[in-house]
Amino acid sequence: MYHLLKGFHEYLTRKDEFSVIIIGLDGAGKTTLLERIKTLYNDTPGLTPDKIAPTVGQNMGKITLPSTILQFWDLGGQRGIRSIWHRYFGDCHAVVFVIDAEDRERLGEGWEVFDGVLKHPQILGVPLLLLANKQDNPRSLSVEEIRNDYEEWFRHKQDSSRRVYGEEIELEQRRERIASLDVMGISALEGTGVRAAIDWLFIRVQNSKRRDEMDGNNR
Ligand SMILES: Nc1nc2c(ncn2[C@@H]2O[C@H](COP(=O)(O)OP(=O)(O)OP(=O)(O)O)[C@@H](O)[C@H]2O)c(=O)[nH]1
Ligand SMILES: [Mg+2]
Repeated sequence: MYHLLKGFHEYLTRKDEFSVIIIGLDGAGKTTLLERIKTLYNDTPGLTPDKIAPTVGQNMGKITLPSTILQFWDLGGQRGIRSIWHRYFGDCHAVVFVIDAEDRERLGEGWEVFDGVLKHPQILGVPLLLLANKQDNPRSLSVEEIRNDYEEWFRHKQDSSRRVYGEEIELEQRRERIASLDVMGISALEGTGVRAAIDWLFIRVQNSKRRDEMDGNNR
């Protein structure tokens, strides 16, 4: 009887665990975001911004939501470290790409890297959220401006690669994904917009294609 009740209790309190990777160029604010998330959702606060150094490798953090655990992997964004990102693509349930909306000079570089991520077959069908960070700075581009800038960059890329055989179909697939892409504005520094981003992730991981695979494996 005890085992029956224990099993029933475990069933009722069971929490599904999902992995979310946080990527983007160095300096975009990924670690500041992860530490802000910890402060907002955990009893033990995350590091304050003055204690955060550039990431060499990865940082990890977990938060508990109703019947769900979100496990975050914040991956270093420096050029040499980006080559490890793909190792996380196969197992993650969602991808968060952080853009520094204040740094206009590096937007093009950011889109180039973002486009490389979108192209990756392993994340096709995985929920993807683009975050325009540093919205506390009045000089930052708004969500609307960030979206337009990316679309313009993409159109330009499409035009210049029309002549390359085979690339057009691939670009068309990406265009569809971009059309349904969600972009949200946040300030990792002040915490604005962060709860809305977590709500988005919470909903989207439950319906993620990879969740079906997970359930299938547990059967
Ligand atoms: N104004 C402002 N500054 C921010 C915000 N988020 C991060 N920063 C600053 O941006 C700089 C880089 O932040 P990090 O969190 O270290 O950036 P990162 O993306 O983790 O960088 P790597 O670890 O090198 O990939 C720091 O000086 C942060 O204080 C924000 O929302 N607003
Ligand atoms: Mg970092």
